[in-house]
Amino acid sequence: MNGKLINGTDEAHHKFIAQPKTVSILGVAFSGGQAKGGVENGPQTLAEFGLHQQLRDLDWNVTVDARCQDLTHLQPLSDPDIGKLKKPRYVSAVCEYLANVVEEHAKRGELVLTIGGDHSLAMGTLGGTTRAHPDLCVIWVDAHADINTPLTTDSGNLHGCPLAFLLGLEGTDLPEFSWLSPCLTPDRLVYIGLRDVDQGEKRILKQLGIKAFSMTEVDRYGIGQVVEMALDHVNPNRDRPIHLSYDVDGLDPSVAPATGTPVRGGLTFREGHYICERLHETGLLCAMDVMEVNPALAHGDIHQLTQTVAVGCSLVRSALGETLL
Ligand SMILES: NC(=[NH2+])NCCC[C@H](N)C(=O)O
Ligand SMILES: [Mn+2]
Ligand SMILES: [Mn+2]
Repeated sequence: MNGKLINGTDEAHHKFIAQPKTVSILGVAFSGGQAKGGVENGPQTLAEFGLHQQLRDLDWNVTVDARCQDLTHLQPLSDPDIGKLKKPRYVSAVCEYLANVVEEHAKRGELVLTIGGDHSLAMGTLGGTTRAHPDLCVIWVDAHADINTPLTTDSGNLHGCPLAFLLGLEGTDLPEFSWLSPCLTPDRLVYIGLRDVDQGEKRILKQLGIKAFSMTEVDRYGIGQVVEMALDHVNPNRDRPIHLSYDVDGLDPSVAPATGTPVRGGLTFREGHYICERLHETGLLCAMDVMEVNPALAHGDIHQLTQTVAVGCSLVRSALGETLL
């Protein structure tokens, strides 16, 4: 199917990744898109668990870009709410910086792996990858739709809003976010795993005709068919680069407990990994985000912590070519 098997590594031909295949790892210690502390330590915890070496063991050339490790200097002295939005200038500044770093790596033909941090960072990752790959499509794995606009958000947390900004929806045209021009279209976005979508978000999804496979569809069709249908929708000719934005709360809390907004009834361990395995097989993956791992929310339970961190690492390995045989 995809060439020869070396040490269990399926050598897919990467269509948008230059040889030797290189992954740039950007750990972004940032929690400003939501209220719970600790999610800024996600990147370091995955690194300590051995993520970088695990990817070298899969025959990737690994570049670690430390520029986003500490972005606290970007926090403005004063950052009053804009409408309901919390920390808008800080989130914007961090994402603007991240977008430039991501763009640089993506334009070199590297697979850009961003470890969060909260999901507001997707404005930075997708802001950057879409500059390098203007026709890319997005597969968004999440319990949540993260498509609230400044007008529909209830919490005011920007990790619930990144897609509204990327799509340029009503109310996102704020001077504080002027660096981010709409770079995504509704037909190039598909969700898997949704189960906690706000009323206003449901209306947006309907209005824009955005394809979403909630847990109901995962139950009905099985994850295998869901991923094919998702690909058929956003990538019918299998010729578009794929950006996988993975919120670990897409997984069931029994699989990934250490996260800020867990919702029961999520993807199983295998369903979660299957998505990554299948996307690797396409040879089209050009970027991946692993977001919302919050070590502090393991509440000192070492099992909950290692479980969540280990699953974050194994999702990446699956997306980068680890196979079971
Ligand atoms: N990336 C996340 N975990 N997002 C959760 C968002 C929850 C809720 N919809 C909100 O807008 O606040
Ligand atoms: Mn979520
Ligand atoms: Mn999310």
